Formats: sequence, structure tokens, C-alpha cells
Amino acid sequence: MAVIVLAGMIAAGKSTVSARLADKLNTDLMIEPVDDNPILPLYYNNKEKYAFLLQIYFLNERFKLIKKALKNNKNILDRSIYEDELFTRINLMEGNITQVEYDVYKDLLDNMLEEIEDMPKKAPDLLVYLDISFDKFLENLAKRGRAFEQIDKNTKKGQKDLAYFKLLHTEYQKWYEDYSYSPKIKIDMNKYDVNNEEDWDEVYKMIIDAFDQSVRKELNR
Ligand SMILES: Nc1ncnc2c1ncn2[C@@H]1O[C@H](COP(=O)(O)OP(=O)(O)OP(=O)(O)O)[C@@H](O)[C@H]1O
Repeated sequence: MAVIVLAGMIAAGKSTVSARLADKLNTDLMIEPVDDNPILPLYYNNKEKYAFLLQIYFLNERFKLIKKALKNNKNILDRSIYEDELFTRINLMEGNITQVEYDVYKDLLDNMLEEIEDMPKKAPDLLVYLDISFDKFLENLAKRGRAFEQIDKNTKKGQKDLAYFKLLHTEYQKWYEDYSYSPKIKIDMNKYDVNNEEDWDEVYKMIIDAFDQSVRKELNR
């Protein structure tokens, strides 16, 4: 039984890497399709109003996927539940949710994580963190062109959005350094285009080597 979870900043390439990885390993891909999320566009339009609702929505959806992934054989998840907590904290810092809302969220999250403690597998075998620079993030966001994510720098809202993304990017680096639930690997995605076969082969090898080490460690325990 093996579970690999992808992590990293918005538009770092998690969806592409997790899909290619699932295909290569012939395993299930656990994703929450963005197009099915009714709250995300509302959130990007009015963070103060929808941040708390969005976080509860993500927490619930993520938990459903984790339960499935940790019970089944061989799974790839395209984002970790611990990152949702990071998003929630950023929203607290930005004043989009209140301290009381954050406390309720955190209590619910801890309660859910206790359920995971009773499952045969409590954490992924490997966390793959995709690292990108802020400039690369802006480039990727513009390139993929999801309407609600676009930044209009000439407006007050655009400036606020930019500050949100910047804070998230900075905090993501710290988040990765502190992450300790499972073995982890950081991949510098500024250097690789995973749609290019040569680059993908290199990235895949790094992930598999780290994964083999992680599983070997587990067997020797
Ligand atoms: N907990 C959360 N709080 C706020 N926004 C979130 C949260 N989780 C995901 N999102 C947002 O949902 C959108 C889609 O996220 P998704 O996980 O599909 O991929 P992504 O972050 O764009 O990454 P990639 O391009 O690497 O696949 C992004 O705008 C992301 O910021």
C-alpha cells in the first residue's frame, strides 16, 4: 500500500505531475476537480465573505479523498490537508476570517486528523513539494488563464490579490521546512517543464528514488 501526496504553491504543476505519476505507476489519482467547486469563484471575488465557507468545503472534500486514499491501494493525492490549514492561516492573517472562525476550523481539523490516526495508514509515504519562484508562479497563472485567478494590477482588488499570493508564497516555503508528517522531497520546478519528456523523466526519477528510500526505511523499521 502506498500513498504519494503532491504539495506546493498555486500553479506549481501539481495537477500535471500527479496525473503523470498516477499514469506511470498505474494507480488511482485522487483529485477534487476545480470546475466542480461552486465556492472558489465566489471566494476570489469576495474573500471576506466566502473564505470560511471555502475552507470548510475544502476540508470536507479533502477528508473524503484522504479516507479513500488511505484505505485503498496505491494512490496519488494532488494536495495535502495540511496545506489547507496554511491557506486558512493566511486568510486569518489577511483578515478574511476571524480568530473565532479559525479556532472552530482548527478544532474540526484536529478532530478529523484524529480519525486518520485510527486508519491502517496515518500519513503518506512521501510528500513531493513542487517549488516555484514568485515570478514563475505569476507566469504559470497567466498562462493557464483561469478567469477567477487573474490579477488586474491596476485595481485596488488586484493589488490585494497580489499581496495575498505573495504572502502565501512566502509562507509556503516555511510550511515545507516545518512539514514532518512523512518523508519529503523538494523539486525545483523553475528548472523543469514536466510536459517535456526529458524533463519529466528526470522529475520522475527523483520522485521514485525518494519513494523507494521512504518505503525501504519503513520496511527496515
Ligand atoms: N484551502 C484552500 N484555500 C483557498 N484556496 C484554495 C485552497 N485549496 C486550493 N485552493 C485554490 O483552488 C485553486 C485550484 O487549486 P488546485 O489544487 O486545483 O491547483 P493549483 O493550486 O492551481 O495547482 P497546480 O497548478 O499545481 O495543480 C487554486 O486557485 C488554489 O489556490
